Amino acid sequence: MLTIYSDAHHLHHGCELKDGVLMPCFEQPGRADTILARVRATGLGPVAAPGEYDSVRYARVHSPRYVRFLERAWDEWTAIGRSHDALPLIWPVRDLRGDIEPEFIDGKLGFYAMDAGVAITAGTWKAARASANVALTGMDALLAGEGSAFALCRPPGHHAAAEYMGGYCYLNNAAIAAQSCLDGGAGKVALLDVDYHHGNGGQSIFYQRDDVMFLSLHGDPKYSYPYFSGHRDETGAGAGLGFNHNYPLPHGTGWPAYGEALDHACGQIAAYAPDALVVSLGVDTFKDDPISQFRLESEDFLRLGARIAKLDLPTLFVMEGGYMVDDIGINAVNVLTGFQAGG
Ligand SMILES: NCCCNCCCCCS
Ligand SMILES: [Zn+2]
Repeated sequence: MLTIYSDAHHLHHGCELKDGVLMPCFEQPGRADTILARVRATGLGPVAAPGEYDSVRYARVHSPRYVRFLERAWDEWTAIGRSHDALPLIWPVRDLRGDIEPEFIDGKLGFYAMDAGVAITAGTWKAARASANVALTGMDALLAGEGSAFALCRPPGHHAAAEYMGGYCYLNNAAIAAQSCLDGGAGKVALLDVDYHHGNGGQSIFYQRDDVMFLSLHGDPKYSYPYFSGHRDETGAGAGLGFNHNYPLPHGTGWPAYGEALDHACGQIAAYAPDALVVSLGVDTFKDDPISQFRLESEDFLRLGARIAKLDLPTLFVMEGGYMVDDIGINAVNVLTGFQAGG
């Protein structure tokens, strides 16, 4: 299997406000380095650098003003004499105005964010767009006839929606790739999110559309981040009604129960009969993940990949979360190995 990877991810490692404490972000460079090392150690396949893409490609799923914000935020932050990481500190919640874009950077940071898990640093824009380019290059490989590819994205993207960043995510790499597949001639694409956390960004972007079916298995938002999306009754709207499927699962969920939910989701995808499948591959469902509460074992990730292979679709795996760095390489590559064996 072809892997797409960019060293540019090293340009980004900010802080985060976690559980009330400012600390180095859990979403750290060692994650991608460990996965790359495992890709190489297992001989998964060739590793290629991403191509260059115009930022208009990101604006196929994000608003132009949001993309402009990401591009300029660091300069606007440092222009007023700041040199530390930029973090949002106020958000337009409840009856506060969310219809007028503030002109000052402190207001913009909250206007374009859902939480304080998204620091903007000197290298964030370069890293985020390289990550989106990794996903676009992987999708181009599928469009050129590859049966599958692995977009080793960092930073991740599945919490980023059309106009907001959050949960370590800036550009929604998987959504950008799904849209690119449609722009490349596909009629329908399925986006399956297996990260522990609900893919609120992908859901939001495609919620009113029937040309992308969004499905997510995740920790129940009643007691898992992102808390405010991912319930079972979110089934789409307008033309998208019936094309959004959430599988909230309880803390402690292990393979048998997880596998059943995955089977059901794969049944929905088979019935939808898309031209391609994009998988938001988070492995924070691992039993030892420091910020998540499922109980998958490393061997279960082989089963996960094999089940997805049975769909027999051109498949792009897009790296999302996973924070037990020691095991992230084994767990992520197990999905890909299982996929190759199961196909
Ligand atoms: N106390 C939980 C803090 C969660 N912070 C954001 C998690 C983002 C996961 C992205 S896959
Ligand atoms: Zn996650």
